[in-house]
Amino acid sequence: MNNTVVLKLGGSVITEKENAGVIDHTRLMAIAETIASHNNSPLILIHGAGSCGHPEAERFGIQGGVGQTNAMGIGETHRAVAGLNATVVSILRDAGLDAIGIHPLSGSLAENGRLISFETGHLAGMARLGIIPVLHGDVVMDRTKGACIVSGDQLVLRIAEGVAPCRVGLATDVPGVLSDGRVVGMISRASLNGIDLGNSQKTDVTGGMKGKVEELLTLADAGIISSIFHIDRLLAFLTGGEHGGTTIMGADT
Ligand SMILES: Nc1ncnc2c1ncn2[C@@H]1O[C@H](COP(=O)(O)OP(=O)(O)OP(=O)(O)O)[C@@H](O)[C@H]1O
Ligand SMILES: C=C(C)CCOP(=O)(O)O
Repeated sequence: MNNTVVLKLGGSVITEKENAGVIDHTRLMAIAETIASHNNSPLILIHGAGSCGHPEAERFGIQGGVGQTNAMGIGETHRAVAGLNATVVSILRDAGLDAIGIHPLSGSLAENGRLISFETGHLAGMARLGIIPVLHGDVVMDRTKGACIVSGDQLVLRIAEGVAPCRVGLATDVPGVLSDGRVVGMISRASLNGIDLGNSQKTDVTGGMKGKVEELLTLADAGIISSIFHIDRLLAFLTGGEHGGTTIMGADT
């Protein structure tokens, strides 16, 4: 383990998920300022697509597989989320952060919706130099499905497995995993029963909170703890304070 931090900004945080293509610039500027003022660790950022990708992925039926009839959807979906990434990177750079956008479509390969070829060495190298690689959920070529959607949550899993970070956090628009209206402080595979993990309230092709928890439980199986918290608690997460969210741990912890 090293002192690298892996942080995901949920698509519901940086876009208006109910308004296709609308980016929340004000919130992004506030996030950039918080990171610039308080982050002192090597940082790798991932963000979701929110309303800049999910509508396109749904419209072209990407998750059902890609062939000649919907191949156009690859470019249209990537264009939407790459445009969001360019805005995220620009706002981070305006805040004085050395952010560089990285597109999973360029150079990764999936099989049946799961990444099978995904390099992380260059990300760790950038982070060690004080550069912030900014990746995002993306459409990725797939050996069996033609192409698929790789969520930011799956990228968190693969990046954390590759760089062995000291801290992994996923900021979203809810305080954590909720059960009966209350935040569940800790989740492991043994404690999942009874928690209703559903999809997002808005257009979402990657499984909402259920998909998120599944990826993070796999990460916990590899011995890496992660947390889901509300974006308003970003400062607490960055400084190692109490973020009031949900910690996802391994079965034996
Ligand atoms: N048990 C639950 N606790 C909390 N949120 C839940 C739960 N079940 C379903 N949800 C929904 O999951 C949403 C968060 O998942 P979502 O995938 O939208 O997060 P995100 O990371 O911001 O988006 P993206 O994955 O597109 O980047 C919440 O806004 C809520 O509507
Ligand atoms: C829909 C696309 C293009 C990416 C989805 O990534 P997520 O928003 O992190 O689930």
